[in-house]
Amino acid sequence: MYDIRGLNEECGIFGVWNHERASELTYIGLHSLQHRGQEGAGIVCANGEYLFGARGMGLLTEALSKDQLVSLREFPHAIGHVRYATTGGSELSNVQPFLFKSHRGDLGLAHNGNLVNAVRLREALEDDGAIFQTSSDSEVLAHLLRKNKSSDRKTRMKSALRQLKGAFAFVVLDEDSLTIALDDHGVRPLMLGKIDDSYCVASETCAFTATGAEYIRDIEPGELITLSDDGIDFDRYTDSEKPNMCSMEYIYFARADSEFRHTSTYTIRKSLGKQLAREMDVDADIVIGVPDSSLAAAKGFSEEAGIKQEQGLLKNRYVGRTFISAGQEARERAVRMKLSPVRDVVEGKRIIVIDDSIVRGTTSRFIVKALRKAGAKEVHMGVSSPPLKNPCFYGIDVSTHAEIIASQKSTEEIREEIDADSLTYLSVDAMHDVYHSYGSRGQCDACFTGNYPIEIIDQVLPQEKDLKTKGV
Ligand SMILES: O=P(O)(O)OC[C@H]1O[C@H](OP(=O)(O)OP(=O)(O)O)[C@H](O)[C@@H]1O
Ligand SMILES: NC(=O)CC[C@H](N)C(=O)O
Ligand code: SF4
Ligand SMILES: [Mg+2]
Repeated sequence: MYDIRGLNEECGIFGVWNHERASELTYIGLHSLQHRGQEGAGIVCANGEYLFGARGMGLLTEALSKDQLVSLREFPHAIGHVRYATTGGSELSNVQPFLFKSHRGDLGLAHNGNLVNAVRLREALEDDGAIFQTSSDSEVLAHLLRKNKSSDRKTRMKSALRQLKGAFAFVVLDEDSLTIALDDHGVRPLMLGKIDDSYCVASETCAFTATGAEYIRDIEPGELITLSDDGIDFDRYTDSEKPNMCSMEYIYFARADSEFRHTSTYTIRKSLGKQLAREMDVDADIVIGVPDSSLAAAKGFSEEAGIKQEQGLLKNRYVGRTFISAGQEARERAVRMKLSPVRDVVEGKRIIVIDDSIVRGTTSRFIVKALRKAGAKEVHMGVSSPPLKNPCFYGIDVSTHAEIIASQKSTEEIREEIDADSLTYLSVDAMHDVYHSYGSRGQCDACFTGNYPIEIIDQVLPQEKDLKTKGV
């Protein structure tokens, strides 16, 4: 089964300490994070004596049965995960949270992100006697923790985290604590919340809204937070802090109602659309956003340009997941099934279409053609992000160079290929201006600029890497 999205997500994590409905809250939290990963899901719980978990392939509702949920009910502590694979194939053994048993105690672990030195670390650990159970990058943390001989949990955790390179938001559960860690670049979002008297953690604040939790604050790069019966402990695993939050979270990945530093993604996307309007000198009769993720940018564009926004494209909401074979022809068929123009809205009009990104160009190529066929006089494309040119090594599947149209072609060549009357991308500077205006302290923009903020030590694309076969 393939998801027909042009960009593929990452993962979502949730955790809660000491709540009588811990597993239920985790299930609800994960449900609202489903857009971050649809390949597998799981929950691991703890009760002060041991850990117990359930996981499965597919969407959350498919992955966990009612009986499994009932078996998790009595546990007061829980972590959960929804997965979109970056390193390691899409198979049950790689579905998280992982659960390890040892005479020193049980350990549960869930990760959002991608480690760029997992191959090296794994080889060294294996040479030292470790036997891995999965082909995922995330498992190395468990072995690093187990290998450390210190009797102090936090010392073990800090030392293990310092050896990891890349993007990671981790929740780690043992019998008597839940540890939350974010890498020193803070590439992936991680939020702290509170429900009743219990602390919780989630990839996005939409999980707090769904569970009824209060959103406290964004977790900072390099932070290490421990929840236990002693309360909450705020610390850092490193002094280094180089904020480089993923720009694509704002542009495309996060849910529109999720907040970053107490501003919704919707508002940020609207601002990106406004900035684009300032940089795009084209007159038109109507503005159309590509549903759903680009509607906010189209709204901002429309307000700034003073051109009314219309719903000129309709999305068939049941085509989110379809049985299709891979390949360009199948993708084109899928986009045709997914989007269609509203004829009497577009007929005879000069149109500006706003999309949040162009990856392979399949969506824009189809839209321009379909709008012209429905009678549009002119079709101008505006993209509320800079040209996407490079693959991501930090937890998002944006394909390889060969598949990304802007890494092969100039803007004029892309315009020609998608047959638009004009094509304008948002500039990198304007994008950063928007983020700074909402309190961002630094953003990763490597897929646009090629400036990778974290050295790619393994030098292999995550989606080509399966650590079972070394992948290199
Ligand atoms: O150039 P392409 O390869 O066609 O990819 C670009 C498209 O992919 C994304 O949408 P997607 O279809 O993933 O889903 P959405 O409905 O969530 O916007 C993005 O919003 C663009 O519309
Ligand atoms: N997308 C993610 O965050 C995936 C986490 C981890 N790298 C995996 O592949 O399972
Ligand atoms: S390379 Fe792009 S998708 Fe990857 S973390 Fe950086 S901004 Fe996000
Ligand atoms: Mg889209």
